Amino acid sequence: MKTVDAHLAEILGAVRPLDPVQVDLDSALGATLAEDVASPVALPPFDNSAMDGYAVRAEDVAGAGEDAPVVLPVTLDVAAGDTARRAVERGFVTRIMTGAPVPEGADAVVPVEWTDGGTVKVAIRRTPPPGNAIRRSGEDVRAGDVVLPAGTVIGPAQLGILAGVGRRTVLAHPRPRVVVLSTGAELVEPGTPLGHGQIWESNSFTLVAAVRQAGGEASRRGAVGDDPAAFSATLDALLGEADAVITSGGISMGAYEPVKEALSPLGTVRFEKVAMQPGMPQGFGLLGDRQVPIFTLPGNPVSSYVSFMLYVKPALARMRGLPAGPPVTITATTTAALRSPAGRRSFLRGVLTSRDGAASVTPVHGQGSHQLAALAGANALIVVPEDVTELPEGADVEVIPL
Ligand SMILES: Nc1nc2c(c(=O)[nH]1)N[C@H]1C(S)=C(S)[C@@H](COP(=O)(O)OP(=O)(O)OC[C@H]3O[C@@H](n4cnc5c(N)ncnc54)[C@H](O)[C@@H]3O)O[C@H]1N2
Ligand code: MOO
Repeated sequence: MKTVDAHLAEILGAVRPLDPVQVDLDSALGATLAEDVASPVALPPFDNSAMDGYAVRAEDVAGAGEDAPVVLPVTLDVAAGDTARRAVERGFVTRIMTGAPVPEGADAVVPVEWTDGGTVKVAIRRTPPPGNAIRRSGEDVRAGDVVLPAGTVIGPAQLGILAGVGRRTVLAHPRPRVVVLSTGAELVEPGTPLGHGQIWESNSFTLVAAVRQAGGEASRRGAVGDDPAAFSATLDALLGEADAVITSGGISMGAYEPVKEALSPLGTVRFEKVAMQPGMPQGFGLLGDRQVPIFTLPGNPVSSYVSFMLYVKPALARMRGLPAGPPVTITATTTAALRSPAGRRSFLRGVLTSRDGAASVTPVHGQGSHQLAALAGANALIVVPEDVTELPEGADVEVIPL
């Protein structure tokens, strides 16, 4: 049987980063920068006030105190957004608001709380240190500084600085558009009545959510039945708008395996058994002129989710232009004995807890690959290597946090 590592290596060898495109800031969340972004100007672009108060020449108010206020005439108001170039003459002050440019000549701002708030003349009751409450130009960024290097994933704060340096679009690897398609004649949409022999379709909801968490843009197609021709027609129709496709179900040894039947003849999608539990049946390949990766995951709900974490998530990282490899593990102590089939790497569902810096993991009850409720109660996968069939309570194990 193919190993887990070999299957992942094959997938990562076939999948490429999406070509960088100009992305508008409005849709750049989750994209990966493909350019170094430098600021064309200093930030802040001008010296400005950090507080509402009065711009002064510090020497004019030296010695001001509660018992000896300094009273000075107020010449004008400078509000945020004032684009005129202002100046403060010796012996005068200007009222100034937070974010407003500091007038020439002023070298400190006195917060309004230190004064009587006068608008014609003002009594100042504390001496500001030089530079008080002034945000200097270039304090955050100097003109020409790279604020975000290529390879940065754009999150909320990164969007902020991109806008803050005046960018409207950036060159970035876009979020991969992933279509999720379930197969199985027994599947009905949640929210509709269930007949005998039917179950509510759940994999597409899990997989769409997992794609979004992995930085992709997911769209969910309702389940197609067990007819390979219908499956092929659906796939053909969606290929143009997908950067990757995930299917679930229809790939094992049954009489009705639409995914396998439709894709095997193409010769570009390989169906194999991978030495893992759950998730033994796997398929992967490339479709059409655009070489769109397709991940045909097993239908059992736990198997499809585990397969996503092991293979699709790293592939999406690569498509996003990010470092890609096997899931990160941490070491934890198992609180119960574990069993695993010989020759297969097991990914048991467990609850990972950490106390005083020591991690422990407890396998959940219900380790069947159909036991979705047990999966929903877990927060980690316990990895048991291929050559291990039993582990005692207290053994150290590697764990993949979910
Ligand atoms: N003779 C053999 N039978 C099976 C083998 C095998 O090697 N030889 N492998 C088993 C393993 S392991 C798995 S996993 C499954 C995988 O089968 P498929 O990928 O073809 O999946 P289906 O048969 O379509 O479905 C399996 C199971 O999962 C339920 N399912 C499917 N899709 C969904 C969905 N979208 N939402 C909720 N539940 C879903 C489906 O009803 C089945 O119960 O094959 C074993 N058999
Ligand atoms: O190995 Mo299958 O993927 O669990 O039941």
